[in-house]
Formats: sequence, structure tokens, C-alpha cells
Amino acid sequence: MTQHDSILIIDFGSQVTQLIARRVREAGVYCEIHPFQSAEAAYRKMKPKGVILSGGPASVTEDFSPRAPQLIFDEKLPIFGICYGEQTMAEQLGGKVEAGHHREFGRAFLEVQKPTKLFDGVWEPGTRHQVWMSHGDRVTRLPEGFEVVATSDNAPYAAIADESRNYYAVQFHPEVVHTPDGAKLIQNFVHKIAGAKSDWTMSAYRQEMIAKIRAQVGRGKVICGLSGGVDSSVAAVLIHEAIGDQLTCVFVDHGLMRQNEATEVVDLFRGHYNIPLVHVDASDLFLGQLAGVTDPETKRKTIGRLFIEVFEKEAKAIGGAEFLAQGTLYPDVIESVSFTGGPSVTIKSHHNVGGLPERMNMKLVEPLRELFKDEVRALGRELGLPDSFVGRHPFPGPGLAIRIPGEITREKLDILRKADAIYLDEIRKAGLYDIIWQAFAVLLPVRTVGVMGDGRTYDHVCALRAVTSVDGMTADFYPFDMNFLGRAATRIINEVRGINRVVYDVTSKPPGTIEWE
Ligand SMILES: Nc1ncnc2c1ncn2[C@@H]1O[C@H](COP(=O)(O)OP(=O)(O)OP(=O)(O)O)[C@@H](O)[C@H]1O
Ligand SMILES: O=c1[nH]c(=O)c2[nH+]cn([C@@H]3O[C@H](COP(=O)(O)O)[C@@H](O)[C@H]3O)c2[nH]1
Ligand SMILES: NC(=O)CC[C@H](N)C(=O)O
Ligand SMILES: [Mg+2]
Repeated sequence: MTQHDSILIIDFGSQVTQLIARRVREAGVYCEIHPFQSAEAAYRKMKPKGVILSGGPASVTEDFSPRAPQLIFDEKLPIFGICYGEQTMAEQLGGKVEAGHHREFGRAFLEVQKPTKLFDGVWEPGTRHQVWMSHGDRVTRLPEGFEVVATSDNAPYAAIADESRNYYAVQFHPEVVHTPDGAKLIQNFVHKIAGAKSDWTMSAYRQEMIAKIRAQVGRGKVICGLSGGVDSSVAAVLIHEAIGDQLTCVFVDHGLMRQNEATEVVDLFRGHYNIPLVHVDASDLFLGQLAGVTDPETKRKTIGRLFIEVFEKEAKAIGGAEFLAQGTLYPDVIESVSFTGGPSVTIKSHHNVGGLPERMNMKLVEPLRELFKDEVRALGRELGLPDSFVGRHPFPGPGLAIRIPGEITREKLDILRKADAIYLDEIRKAGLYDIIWQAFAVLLPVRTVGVMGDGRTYDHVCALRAVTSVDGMTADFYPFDMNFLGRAATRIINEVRGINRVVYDVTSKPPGTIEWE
């Protein structure tokens, strides 16, 4: 891979470290997040132009709290510390931090005291700006060479700088949208202070990945599970561009797809691409094994196992394949090494084909593992994928199975497909599809009494869900206007036999999850 100018982000476990990476990438600069424990090795490998230290839950006043590797100071790199990053920087360079009695959470106002390269073209001395804070500790003595460049009511050292060494640190979080000018400060750091060039473009990425895939795969054969979702479609098209017909895609119709989805995905794909695509109708297999299953985890595990069976069979049918392509994204990679990980509980076993390669003895091809979802979409556009693929809402691997709490039957699947199609149709007509991150209908295992045409009905309840999100990790319910909801509900009840009541889900994540199971 050609060497890009890059920024190393050292993670101390903040909930929003990924946002720092997004802001740096938006500035056109390649970056990687590494936990503080392995940051030194990452530094040696990456040779970054600058380092950003993230926030984190620990307190530098505690024994054995995390520190940045001494190497980054010895190497005289430009450094930008954020929150915990400011605190550990201050401590490591000879200043002092105290566990504060002045906690600040949420919105705060910053008073700019002095001009700095960090504020260049963004903030003038003497002006006030909204920032977002989330801290209990604070810096109480500056290390030598530093001066205060901005203050807030509860953080006299809200922004500090040692311009001669290119060291900058802030107590607030510039990476979140609640700091409206934060992205510009991060841009100033990566461009004006660290001097990194904006060479992180999807067209460069495409060329590099093609070379990399060719080098990895050689004359080998690759199979790729194609769902019609953004990630697997982009991965398939990119790999095909690299190795042509050494790639075979497999679309598994498990009978849990939305209305017309199987034909649409297969037609659209075959219509646009000359990529060998096997369409497996496995609905009898999946629905048969799911009969009588009501427990959400058992459903998910059954589906995961059957996916493996089907892939194994298809790989054999093409005479074996040495490689399995997956649309793994950067957030998946980070989560699996996350510093905050600890003994976390399993909320739900997300279906993915992660278990496949070991069982099938295959090597992984993961051309998207350095990208965020929005970058995958940009790469998809760069590759000329139609909007019908690139702009699609995510759809879970287990499909409608996890949108029918309780037992799954063909009849319930039919009812849900119709309701879901009407709901999405109304969303498109209202021009909301691209604003909403994900929307779908859920068929509840509850029947209620209604009256239609003077007759009594006793039918299912349908719940509608729509969320806004950035990456699916957290989400808010979408605040539809009541007229919209009324319109969608009326159409569903009138047009779908089997549903006589519609409700709207107003739960955010957390505490809810996006899917119901
Ligand atoms: N019906 C399917 N047939 C074949 N492979 C599938 C199917 N459903 C899921 N997969 C595989 O599982 C992977 C994970 O699914 P996931 O839904 O996370 O990604 P996606 O469908 O590619 O994109 P999106 O998240 O936008 O839906 C896919 O990339 C694909 O390889
Ligand atoms: O490929 C997938 N396999 C799964 O098993 C799965 N479960 C949930 N999802 C999708 O992930 C996002 C977050 O969902 P949850 O808040 O319900 O965990 C949402 O976008 C969900 O649709 C899945 N995707
Ligand atoms: N968000 C943070 O980085 C918090 C840092 C530190 N834990 C504090 O409370 O001050
Ligand atoms: Mg999907």
C-alpha cells in the first residue's frame, strides 16, 4: 500500500473515540485508532504526522491509570490531547491534575484568550463559543512551555498550547457535533499543525485495494455472501474489479427477505454486473428449522448455523474456494479490540459469517476493514454502484425472523412483508428515506379487538420503527409528524389483512436496541 500521511489516535477508552477518526477522515487524512497499550508498536509501523490522545473513563490521579507512550514525546511529534488526553499530557509533561469538585457535563461556554494555530480562522480572542464537556478532573498546573488559550467557568485550562513544540490540548470534546466548531479545530490540527496532506480519497483507496486483493488472492478462488446490502455489494464489486471471474457471489434466500427483495437484488445485480451469482433458494430449509422456535437467541443461532451449511455446500459446488470475502467494516475491527471491552455481556448474537472461515478452512478477504459506513457508501459511488444499492438502509442477516417476536410462520411473514412495504413506500413518498437511518415494521405476537365495516376483528398489532443513527451503535427514534404516522397506519390497516392496530416505537438505543430481538 502506498504510504499516506496519517494521524495516530491513541484510545483511552472514550465512548466517542470513533468520532475523532471520522473527523480526521473527513479532513481527507488517513488515521487509525489504537488502544494505548499497543500505541507504541502502531506508531513505529505507521510513522504518523501527528498524534491525537482521546478521552477516557479513568482518572490520571489514580495509580496505574493509562498513559501515552513516552516515545511520542521523544519523537517531537505534534500532539493534540482531548479531555483525558489533555490530562495525561499535562501530567506526563510535568503539570498537575486534580480530581475536581467542579464536574462539567454537557454544554459549556468557552472564552477564547489567545490566538493559536489550533483556532486559526475559526475563533478570535475575546469571543465565546459553545463546546461539549464531560469531565470530573481538571488540569490545575500547566507543564512548562504551555499557556492557557481558552477558559470555561469550571475549567480554567479548557484549552492549552505550547506552540513551540506543537502541543495542544483541550478539556472539551471537539469531535462531537455539540461542539459546533470542533471539526474545524481538528482540521487545523491535522493540516496546519501536523502538516498532513489530504490524500485520503476513495479513488486512491480503490486503486490500492485492487492491487492488494490481487496480491493476496493470486489465482485463487473467492466466494462472497451477497445480501444486497451496502457492504457486501461494494465488497463484491471491488473484488470483481480486481480478480474478475475468480469471484463467485452467493445470495441466500432464507425466506426471511422483504417483499420482492430476493428478485430485486438478484436482477439488479445481474443487470448491472457480469459477476457470477448463485441464487440459492433455501427457504424450506430455514423455515423448516425455525418452525416452533420462539427464543430470540435460538433463532439467531439456528440462522447462523444454516448460513454456514449453505455456504459450505455452495463452495463445494464450485469446486472449492480458498478465500471468503466479507464486508467487515472499521467499527467491527475496533470493537473487537476495544480497550473498554472487559467482560461485556452478549446482548444479541449478531448473525455474521465470522465463524465461517475457520470451519471452512478459508482465508479472509476484507477490503472494507479500514472504512466507516459512510466511506463505504462513497466508495460504492466511486465504483458506480446505483443508488438503489448505495443508499439502502441496513438490513440484518437474520431478516424478518427477528421482526416477528415468537414463532415464525409463512402466514406471519406474508403479513409483515405487506405492512413493511407500505410503510417504506410512505417513507419514500414523504422524502424521508435518506434522512432516516433505518426503518421497518415489526409484527407483534399480540392480537387485539377492532371493528371494521361494522364487523368484529381480532388481529395482530404491527409496530413501526424508524431511527436516526450514525453507525447503529446508538440511535434515536425518528420524530415523525403525527399526520405521517396516521397515514401509514390507515393504509396498513386497510390494505393488510391480519393487522388491525398500529403502534409507533419511541425507544432510543440505549436503552432499547434497534431490532426487537
Ligand atoms: N441473504 C444473504 N445471502 C448471502 N450472504 C448474506 C446474506 N445476508 C447476509 N449475508 C452476509 O453476511 C454479511 C453481514 O451482513 P450485514 O447485513 O451486516 O451486511 P450487508 O448486508 O452487506 O450490509 P448492510 O449492513 O447494509 O445490510 C454480509 O456482508 C454478507 O456477506
Ligand atoms: O447483519 C446483521 N446481523 C444481525 O444478526 C443483526 N442484528 C441486528 N443487526 C443490525 O445491526 C444494527 C444494530 O441492531 P441492534 O440495535 O438491534 O443490535 C441494526 O442496523 C440492525 O438491523 C444485524 N445485522
Ligand atoms: N471524558 C473524559 O475524557 C473524562 C476524563 C476523566 N475521566 C475526567 O473525569 O475528567
Ligand atoms: Mg444486511
